[in-house]
Amino acid sequence: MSLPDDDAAYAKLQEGDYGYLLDDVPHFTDYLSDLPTFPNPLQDHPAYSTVKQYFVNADDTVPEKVVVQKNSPRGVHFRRAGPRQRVYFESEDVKACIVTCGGLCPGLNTVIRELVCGLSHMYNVNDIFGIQNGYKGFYSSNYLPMTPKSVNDIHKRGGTVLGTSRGGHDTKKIVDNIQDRGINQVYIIGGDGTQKGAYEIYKEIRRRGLKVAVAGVPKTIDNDIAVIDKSFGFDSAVEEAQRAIDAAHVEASSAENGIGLVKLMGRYSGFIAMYATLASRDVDCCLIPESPFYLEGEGGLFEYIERRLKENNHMVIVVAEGAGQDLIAKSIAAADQIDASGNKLLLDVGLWLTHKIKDYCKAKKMEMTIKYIDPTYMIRAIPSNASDNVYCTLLAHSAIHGAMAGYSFTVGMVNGRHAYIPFHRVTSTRNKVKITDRMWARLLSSTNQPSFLSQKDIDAAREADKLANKSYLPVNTKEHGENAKKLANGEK
Ligand SMILES: Nc1ncnc2c1ncn2[C@@H]1O[C@H](COP(=O)(O)OP(=O)(O)O)[C@@H](O)[C@H]1O
Ligand SMILES: O=P(O)(O)OC[C@H]1O[C@](O)(COP(=O)(O)O)[C@@H](O)[C@@H]1O
Ligand SMILES: [Mg+2]
Repeated sequence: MSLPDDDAAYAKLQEGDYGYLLDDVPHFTDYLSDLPTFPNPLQDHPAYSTVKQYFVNADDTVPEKVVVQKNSPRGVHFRRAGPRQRVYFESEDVKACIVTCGGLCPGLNTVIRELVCGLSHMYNVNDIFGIQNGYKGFYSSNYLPMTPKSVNDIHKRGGTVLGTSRGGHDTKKIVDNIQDRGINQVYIIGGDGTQKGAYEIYKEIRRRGLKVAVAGVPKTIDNDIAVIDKSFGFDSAVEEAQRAIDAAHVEASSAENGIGLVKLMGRYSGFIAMYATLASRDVDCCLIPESPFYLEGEGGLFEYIERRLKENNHMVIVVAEGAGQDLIAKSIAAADQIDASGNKLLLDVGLWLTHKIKDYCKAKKMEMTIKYIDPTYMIRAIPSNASDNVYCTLLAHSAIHGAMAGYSFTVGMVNGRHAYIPFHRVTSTRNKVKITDRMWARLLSSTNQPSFLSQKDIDAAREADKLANKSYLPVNTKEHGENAKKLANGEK
């Protein structure tokens, strides 16, 4: 897969020595000339001015891949996040707004808080507004003035104080409002759908030649955003999922042939289920969207359940909400439905599995008890834990530094370093559990569950991984395309 023409037109690539490629983010100077710059006010800030080399070097970049061989090309890099010596705004001219879109995720309020406090305390910005209830709030609600005082304790609460929604992305109306109200920094917190929306807003801003920075902060409880190490709130979600798994284990182990079944979030990616299973050690089977499974026959789920109950009298199953959707669709005639953002609505795999397991045991005249626990919305609604709080703070600060420096981007941690990533990189693919990777092997060995995979499935998964590894060839001109291909093939 190469970049669609539209993305290729916006891609900014710079080649260096030994196969180095910078996949850069757009900057005001790409379409506006003669802009004045100003010294970064942080240089006089009592807290920051003492830090040696507080400003990042303008040429610092972060490699996408850190595991290399002796002859590997240096590969794709992203611009390092952080404060620049010179900025493109004077503090009193900044008019910033913040919006949260899509589903909830632990840490949303922390990001909002740190954006407001960071803008105010680091850059002396006073005009900060909250957009209410997602994208539609740009054109249908009042903008809420926000101050460090008004957001002081919001990080202790789950959800988002700004409200969120799906749907409602009308690029023209949104940018009309940004322009009319004189907003010049837009902070957009949301998942893959939201980042696609941010990209559209950026393109329209650029078409109109506006000096407005668009900073995306990726949010997804499912951890399905590409390129970044992990999304904020994921850690908190995995931790909270332990409580449901513990309850399932207590219920299961207190009954004769007891089964505890826990459904966790994960529409296309089973990261929460996988990490919650690995963390718990009480789980006997973990089912995720990336690894197809089957119920009947040799090597199937029913056979495994029967064996496990015989051996241990109880078992715990964790299922990600997106797992087994094809199986359910085969057994229940249900029309495809979508939500306001166009995401496919999932059928309840937990309920379906519960009935299927009950029917199987009844037919086999096996006494059993199954307890189905669906903690999904309870997990999503918690405030973020300590480590996510720190992560949210760093993401917010990196977003602010980038916007002040005139970039438009999605911010994220790449191999432990914060970086500015082009929108198209985080919207064109999805982060998924690789079932040919060591992490999934660790899970299989910790649960001892069947892999449900034939040799053909494994070969297909390996092939898909190879393609995914090679797939991203950033091209904006034919020449770039040829060079990028050479780079991917290890030629100079
Ligand atoms: N392709 C797209 N282009 C523009 N906006 C989009 C696109 N996909 C989704 N959006 C908008 O992004 C917002 C959130 O998307 P959604 O998929 O619900 O959540 P998430 O961002 O968490 O993935 C919605 O307001 C939706 O209208
Ligand atoms: O019921 P809602 O609000 O649509 O949310 C359900 C979905 O939200 C998620 O938690 C995250 O989805 P987004 O990343 O699109 O916000 C999914 O795992 C889940 O399917
Ligand atoms: Mg999404």
